[in-house]
Amino acid sequence: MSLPKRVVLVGPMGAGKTTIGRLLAKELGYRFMDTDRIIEERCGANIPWIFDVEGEDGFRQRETAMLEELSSEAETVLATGGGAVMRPENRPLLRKDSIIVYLRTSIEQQVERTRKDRNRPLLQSEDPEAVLRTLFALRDPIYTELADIIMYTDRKSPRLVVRQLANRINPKTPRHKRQRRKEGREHAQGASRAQG
Ligand SMILES: Nc1ncnc2c1ncn2[C@@H]1O[C@H](COP(=O)(O)OP(=O)(O)O)[C@@H](O)[C@H]1O
Ligand SMILES: O=C(O)C1=C[C@@H](OP(=O)(O)O)[C@@H](O)[C@H](O)C1
Ligand SMILES: [Mg+2]
Repeated sequence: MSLPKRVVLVGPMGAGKTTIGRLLAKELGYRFMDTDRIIEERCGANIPWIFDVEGEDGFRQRETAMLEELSSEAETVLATGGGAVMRPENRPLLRKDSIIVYLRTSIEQQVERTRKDRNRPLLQSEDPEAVLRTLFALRDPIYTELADIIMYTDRKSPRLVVRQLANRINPKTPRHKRQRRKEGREHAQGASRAQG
């Protein structure tokens, strides 16, 4: 079995999409992209600012445009934001040439992992746990429906999640061969950068 063109990570806030995505890209020798980070770079402002000034609708428009742009990027691991699955028009953009991984995580872990971070406007409420519960009820069926792989992340270190994922995505390739292929890709990327 060969590697998919893209690996797309979906799941709720605090599932670890950004963290796992970065590590998984390294493991596969793919580029890592995160829709939220690219939106922030393009906009020159952080997500709370975008929500404040443009509203959630403005953010969702930027998110759809980003998913469209990134849907043709080969050899990438794409971390999405937790709400990226909600617009029906986003779903074919997520599915295009990809394996979709749902990082499934309990509400308790989501609460714990997002507790100190002020960068998620939807959770700046009196009761973030209640928000996470409501969002989970709405979104979990959609994550599940879209997913090719469902990976539980509770009480697993990011390294363990990545190792298990790499095995599920490419089970027939032993680790030393993945490593060789990854080095080959890095070499090719270095050569193409050097050429200009
Ligand atoms: N498997 C894990 N075990 C422990 N902590 C994790 C795990 N995955 C992510 N985290 C931590 O949880 C927080 C949120 O992770 P993040 O990758 O930003 O999630 P997401 O992008 O899905 O919202 C970060 O501080 C990260 O270090
Ligand atoms: O669940 C959501 O609607 C959101 C999740 C965030 O990304 P993470 O899931 O990476 O935290 C970010 O896109 C924005 O704050 C909205
Ligand atoms: Mg993230």
